[in-house]
Amino acid sequence: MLRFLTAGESHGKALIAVIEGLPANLAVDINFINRELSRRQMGYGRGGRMKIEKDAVEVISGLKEGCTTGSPVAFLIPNLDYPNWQDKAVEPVTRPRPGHGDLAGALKYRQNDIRNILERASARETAARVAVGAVAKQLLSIFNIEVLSHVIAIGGIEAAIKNPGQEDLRRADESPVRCIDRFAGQKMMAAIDGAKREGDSLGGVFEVVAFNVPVGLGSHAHWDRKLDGRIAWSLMSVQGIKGVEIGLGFEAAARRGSQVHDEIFFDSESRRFYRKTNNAGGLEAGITNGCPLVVRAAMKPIPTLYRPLLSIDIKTKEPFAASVERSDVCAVPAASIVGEAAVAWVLAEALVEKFGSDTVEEMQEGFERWMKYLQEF
Ligand SMILES: Cc1cc2nc3c(=O)[nH]c(=O)nc-3n(C[C@H](O)[C@H](O)[C@H](O)COP(=O)(O)O)c2cc1C
Ligand SMILES: C=C(O[C@@H]1CC(C(=O)O)=C[C@@H](OP(=O)(O)O)[C@H]1O)C(=O)O
Repeated sequence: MLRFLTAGESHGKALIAVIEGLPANLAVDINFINRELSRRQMGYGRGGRMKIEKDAVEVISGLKEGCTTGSPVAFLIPNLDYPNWQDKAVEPVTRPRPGHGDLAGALKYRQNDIRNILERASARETAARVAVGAVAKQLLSIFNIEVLSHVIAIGGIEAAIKNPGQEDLRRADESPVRCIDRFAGQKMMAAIDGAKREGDSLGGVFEVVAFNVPVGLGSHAHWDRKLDGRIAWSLMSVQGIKGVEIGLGFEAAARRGSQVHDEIFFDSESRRFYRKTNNAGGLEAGITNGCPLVVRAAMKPIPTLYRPLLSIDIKTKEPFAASVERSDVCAVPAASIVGEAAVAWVLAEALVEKFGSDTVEEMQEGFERWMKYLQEF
């Protein structure tokens, strides 16, 4: 079983990730992890904090000469903003922001200082998740699986591209909003500028696609083994994500069955069972079907607004209109990198479940046997 935990507050010393259950003998490239961390920091619409941080992991345990040994792997990502807060006289926060975890968290954990909630609710934690996802991606790459993403909408402006290929998606990083439709990307940036000028914020939609996913990951047999549910959970747990759809998703609800289900064909040479369409997004009954996995996630607009929303001070019970020192205006491009990590993690879990978790070698043997069986079925 593969599992991970993160710890750390947004303005504390560091973020920590501990991954347990990785197969031994997996070569882990730290430069790759750090490149993934810097991809998460990029993206048009981010606020001042990203100019302060330069995320990079420090390996604490579990790697010997760059390879896993079967022991838990622990990483630390320092918060470079920490020294700026250390000697600061920090007043308790008593003014909850609508849309953030401030009020619900303070009530639930009986905290009079909202800072004790927001420090952990913050999406700063997603840096740790991206480091974990980068290790998962390296495990997936042994089996030639690649997880990519792009932004398909920001503030209601939609990209015109449907069903992009692997090469198209590899170019998403070239766009500041990670949109491969250049024209729409320009309009998205203008919309972010407009929202910023007006003290407002924007959300959007990103799509994650995993290529070369083998048939047979996940299971139809029980609710908590269904891969569609596990992917939705993983993505939905990312700060700000409010909707997840797989394949056609919500659009399928309005179509007839004949316009939705992917017909099955057979080619005795190489492809064996194959589909000409992928409306299911690579998943049927919670099991991967050999088509690319296509998942979209909708992110709400950032809750911290320069244009204040009405709220109530938890100490005085007086209404107030909040003022803000710093915030992102739009973090959909950054969230799409977190989304890649979320999907890569679930696929790595499913691979380990199917092909064993002691060593990479055993996984490879199991994988090859499986591919041979599929060729003969
Ligand atoms: C990469 C990323 C950056 C974010 N930046 C901010 C931010 O600067 N200010 C803010 O209020 N919320 C930001 N958020 C969103 C909040 O963390 C999130 O809305 C909050 O934790 C409440 O959780 P919920 O939206 O999932 O209900 C960000 C989210 C992500 C994924
Ligand atoms: C620090 C990150 O994102 C932060 C997520 C976040 C929030 O409330 O979620 C609020 C902002 O933090 P601060 O209050 O320090 O400006 C973002 O910068 C990060 O992504 O690394």
